[in-house]
Amino acid sequence: MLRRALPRALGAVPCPRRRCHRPCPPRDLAVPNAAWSDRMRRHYGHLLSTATREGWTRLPSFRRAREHRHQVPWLAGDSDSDGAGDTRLFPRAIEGDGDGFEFAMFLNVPKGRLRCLCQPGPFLEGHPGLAHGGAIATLVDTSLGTLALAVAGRVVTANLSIDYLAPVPLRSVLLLEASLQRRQGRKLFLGCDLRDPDGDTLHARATGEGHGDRGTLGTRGHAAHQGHR
Ligand SMILES: CCCCCCCCCCCCCC(=O)SCCNC(=O)CCNC(=O)[C@H](O)C(C)(C)COP(=O)(O)OP(=O)(O)OC[C@H]1O[C@@H](n2cnc3c(N)ncnc32)[C@H](O)[C@@H]1OP(=O)(O)O
Repeated sequence: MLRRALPRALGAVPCPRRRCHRPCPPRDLAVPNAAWSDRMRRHYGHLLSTATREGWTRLPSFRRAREHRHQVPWLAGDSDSDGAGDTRLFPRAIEGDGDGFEFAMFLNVPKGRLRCLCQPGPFLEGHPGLAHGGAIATLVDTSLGTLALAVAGRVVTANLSIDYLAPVPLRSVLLLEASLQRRQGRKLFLGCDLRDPDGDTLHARATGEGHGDRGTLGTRGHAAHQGHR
């Protein structure tokens, strides 16, 4: 029993292969896989190669919130509360590579900015061949939410407003650029643009408001861990 409980406590999950009972380390989903287009790989390579020099950090991304707790503890929250329940982060719930949200985030806490490179897959369809507006909202909320958690700790979305400016074709490549605009007490005001990174098309522009728990805003996020406030 300890053989199964200990690896789970360390963040490992049961091996998905049938008849294999050894736990696997969680898979980082924010790295290229066979479903990433050449454009997605090119932009990822560029963001990665300039990241360190320009003060950005690539965020590893796992399928379950609790799997973040070793590498990105401020994203795991109090996820122990779901015990061994079989949960999925919503944007990682579609399992086939390339079918749902393929994305990689880069974070710059001192500048209060986050970039999310994304390739929306065929299971996110709304109108034929186009991404569903709810899928775009998920991408926006996840990006603004991640930035808010990084700068301020435990925060929930209080408000989200999106202008959908141009349809997003499935399997296209998008770059979301988010920034923290201001803080007012427990409230964070954030904004983002969602663009074609190779062209002029602005697909969406959004603003969001996050509210911190009373007494915890600014005390639990990545920024607090690193001494940026
Ligand atoms: C690479 C890795 C990827 C991994 C991804 C990880 C995913 C991580 C990201 C996941 C991201 C997912 C993120 C998610 O999906 S979070 C899930 C969706 N959000 C929620 O469930 C939030 C539910 N709502 C609440 O909990 C409360 O209502 C909140 C906390 C919002 C307010 O309750 P609170 O107790 O704070 O409010 P108050 O009543 O004392 O009022 C205080 C002030 O606030 C003003 N106010 C109140 N409501 C609103 C409103 N709606 N818009 C604008 N303003 C509002 C109010 O007028 C007052 O203003 P003032 O009079 O002071 O001026």
